[in-house]
Amino acid sequence: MEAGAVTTAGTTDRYLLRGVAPLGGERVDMLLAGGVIERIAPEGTLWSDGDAQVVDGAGLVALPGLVDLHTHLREPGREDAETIRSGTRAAAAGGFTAVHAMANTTPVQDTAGVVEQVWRIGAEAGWVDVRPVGAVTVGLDGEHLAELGSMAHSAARVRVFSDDGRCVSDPILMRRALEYVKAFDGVVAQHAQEPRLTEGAQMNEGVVSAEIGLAGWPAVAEEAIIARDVLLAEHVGSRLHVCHLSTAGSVDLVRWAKGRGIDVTAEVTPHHLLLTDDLARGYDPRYKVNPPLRTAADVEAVREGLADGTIDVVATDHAPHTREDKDCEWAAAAFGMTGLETALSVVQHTMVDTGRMTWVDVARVLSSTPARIGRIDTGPHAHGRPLDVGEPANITLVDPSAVRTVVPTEQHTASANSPFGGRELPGRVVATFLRGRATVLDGAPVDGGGAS
Ligand SMILES: NC(=O)N[C@@H](CC(=O)O)C(=O)O
Repeated sequence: MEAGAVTTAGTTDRYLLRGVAPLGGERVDMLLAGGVIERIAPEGTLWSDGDAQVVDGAGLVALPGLVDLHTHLREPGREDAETIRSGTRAAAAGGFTAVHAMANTTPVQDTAGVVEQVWRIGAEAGWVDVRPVGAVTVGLDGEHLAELGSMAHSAARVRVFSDDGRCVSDPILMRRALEYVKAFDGVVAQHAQEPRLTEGAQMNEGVVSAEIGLAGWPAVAEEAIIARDVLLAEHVGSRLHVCHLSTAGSVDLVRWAKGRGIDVTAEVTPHHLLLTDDLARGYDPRYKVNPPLRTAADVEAVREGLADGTIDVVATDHAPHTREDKDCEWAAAAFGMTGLETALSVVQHTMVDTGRMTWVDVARVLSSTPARIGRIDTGPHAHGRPLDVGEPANITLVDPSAVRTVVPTEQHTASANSPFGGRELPGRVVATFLRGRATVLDGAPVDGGGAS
């Protein structure tokens, strides 16, 4: 029988995970009941009295439920590309139990009303906990500070603020935002892109852009903003988060800032851990993304930065787009790639299977640290917590020995713009539990599993 198969029918709120390896450690039996981890005991010592569904966990790694700091769910406004329901179902399939929903929707998530709407629809869908990100500026206009406080104090309890897709390029506005969020322990997540240095840019500026004749986007456009922002964060004593860092120079800057004691965190995407700008040679817009794919030396630097803790988290930047927006010539195509259903596999492939990280490290960069940055690591719905008795049962079971070929049209996201289509990747999410309720079993979303 395949690992992860459910062998006994029982109620849907009690699960016995038999023989799972928490973070690759000693195999144990784990009983989930009442939304929490009720018992953990040596393998083979817990038995279902018939009222729990038994999951065969042989060969599976048990991780705390994954937390994404950077997801584009597109609702409201672009439900043709993704809805909160489809995007969160895809997230559960990818092993996530919480996602931070980016603010560049239509209307923009820049008021308490819009963030509460997104939060509420996410809760009704029930696949993962949706934590809305609030815009820094009104309508992402880069000029007027949005009502950060009212979003923070709304039912959505916003803690992460970002104009992602656009840079908060005005230094005085960035300073004000950094100062303002301190009042509610928030963080500004900056999309580091100096707009004047990237006008018309289509891909990384370098040898490949020169050869194929696409307008280049220099590394310095990212690095100049990061350098400025870490100094601003230091000056006002606030928390800064750097979105989708992509260059070797950016890693150096964050390393320097951390060495100085500046309160900065940074994320890297799965695609920047694996893909390079060489892929642009075919002019296939699947590989068009913001920030752009960089060079092999940059890929090496971000892997090293992730392994040594300079980069704190892996965040997907899941950016679904319709066929109309992607299946066209390069210059006309939208920037962005899907990523929720491949993130864990790409991290296993680039970091675990290469010996650079352990599963304990994976839990840190894909669960506990993103939960801490988003301030969702405490309270009854805590994410990213260790798998201990009494903790919320937010759990992802992974089969690291599985190998699969990515077929974008078979994924659960409503869009097919994965850059990994046709690639063989290791690892398979076998089951996901959100507060003890299975959202994914036997590798498939549980029908009705989203509805609470
Ligand atoms: N990452 C992307 O390439 N696209 C993002 C926004 C952005 O960061 O540009 C999107 O919303 O599509």
